[in-house]
Amino acid sequence: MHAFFEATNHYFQQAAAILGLSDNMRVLLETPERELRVEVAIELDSGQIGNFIGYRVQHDNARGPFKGGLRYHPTVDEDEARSLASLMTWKTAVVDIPFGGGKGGVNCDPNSLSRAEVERITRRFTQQIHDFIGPDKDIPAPDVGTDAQVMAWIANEYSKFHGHHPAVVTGKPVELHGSLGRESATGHGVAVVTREYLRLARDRPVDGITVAVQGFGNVGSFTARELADMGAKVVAVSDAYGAVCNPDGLDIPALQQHAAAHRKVVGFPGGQAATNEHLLTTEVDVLIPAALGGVFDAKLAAEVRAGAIVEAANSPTWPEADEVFQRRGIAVIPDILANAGGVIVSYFEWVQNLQHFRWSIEQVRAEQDRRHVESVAAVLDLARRQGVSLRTAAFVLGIQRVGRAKVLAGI
Ligand SMILES: NC(=O)C1=CN([C@@H]2O[C@H](COP(=O)(O)OP(=O)(O)OC[C@H]3O[C@@H](n4cnc5c(N)ncnc54)[C@H](OP(=O)(O)O)[C@@H]3O)[C@@H](O)[C@H]2O)C=CC1
Ligand SMILES: O=C(O)CCC(=O)C(=O)O
Repeated sequence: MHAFFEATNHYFQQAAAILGLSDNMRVLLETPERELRVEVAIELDSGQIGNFIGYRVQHDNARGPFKGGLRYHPTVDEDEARSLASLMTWKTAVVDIPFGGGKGGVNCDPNSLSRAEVERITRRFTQQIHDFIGPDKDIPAPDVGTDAQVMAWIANEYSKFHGHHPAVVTGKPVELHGSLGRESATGHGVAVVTREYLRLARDRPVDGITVAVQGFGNVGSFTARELADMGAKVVAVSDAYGAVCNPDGLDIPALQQHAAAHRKVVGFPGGQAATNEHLLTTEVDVLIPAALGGVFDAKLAAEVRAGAIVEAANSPTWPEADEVFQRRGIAVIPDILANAGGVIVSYFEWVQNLQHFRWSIEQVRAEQDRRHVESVAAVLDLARRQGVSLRTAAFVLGIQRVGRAKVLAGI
């Protein structure tokens, strides 16, 4: 019933036990501060009324304004939003940026809506939540099914109530106060985190490793592209319609062009069609889930043939699968460490908006990479010293920082 939030809290509790947190402190840190559920009614292109439900969960703001993406997908509900908001709290703390955690979205299927309908949903949703978001309150960003255009509509609708404040959302178009490097930031970060993990934990370069990537949207496509640029052989990628594989390595720029033209990877002439299940159990050095949550259950975890899993997606691993991976010695680089590149560059976009000053791409990447290099080293070090998994170590680090901020600020 409450599977995703329960799973996140399972990981939270493992770390809280190591930290010896009191029951009251655990409840304080676990419980979202505010949950909004709003009706998003629009006129569809057909003239009929479209009824949608939108959510925004504000989990914790001890370290700064609530921060996190907006998802447009048929699976969006309060449980998923709560879980993703909580993950944002720990993620922003692990990479030490001055934000808390929030998340939300609208339960809808953007693939079956026209662009005009998506715009009307976005504007109506913004009208419903505009008093609860803001540059110093809660700053949404893109996630599954949303993009820079959706962020531009939110900023525009928000400005009708509160004046011109581009820092109310991040991930905007570069022409409209967005940051250079934000669109590719999460994929770039996943590639850098993979490189740092291999260097520090395995004493191996990325050059020559084999990789499979599930999901070829924003995060999956840039992850595959960046790892291929670093010399990795990307042998399989997929989207919701299926996978393509090539044991000699897929030509990722050509595949990106194919996917843009055909809206699916299957049919790419440079690879053979396969199923998502095949991709997830292919023998590779690194397996990267970059689609939705809840991918790995215990059964699938027992069949995975990867040296390491880098969680570009949020919550791809159920707790029982996490235990199987630990038993089998398959390292899991957790979401709150692996996919933080997006929110890191969102932070830079927010800073640039507040400064009314544009950073160069070189500055964005240098500052981003420094945070990944430091956070991977810190989590690996903590895991080694405590004898725990990378996920537990990342949660310990995040919870420590949030808990300390709460204690210093007072309740
Ligand atoms: N955008 C960001 O900055 C960040 C995103 N993330 C996480 O990364 C993940 C991907 O997000 P993002 O790339 O933005 O989303 P997108 O909407 O851009 O892409 C999602 C991708 O997942 C694919 N997909 C959906 N269902 C399946 C399935 N059952 N099997 C295989 N592929 C599937 C989609 O395929 P299709 O197009 O065919 O539907 C699409 O290729 C999410 O978990 C998100 O929370 C994490 C940090 C930041
Ligand atoms: O860029 C952001 O603020 C949010 C990114 C996000 O939603 C995530 O990291 O899951």
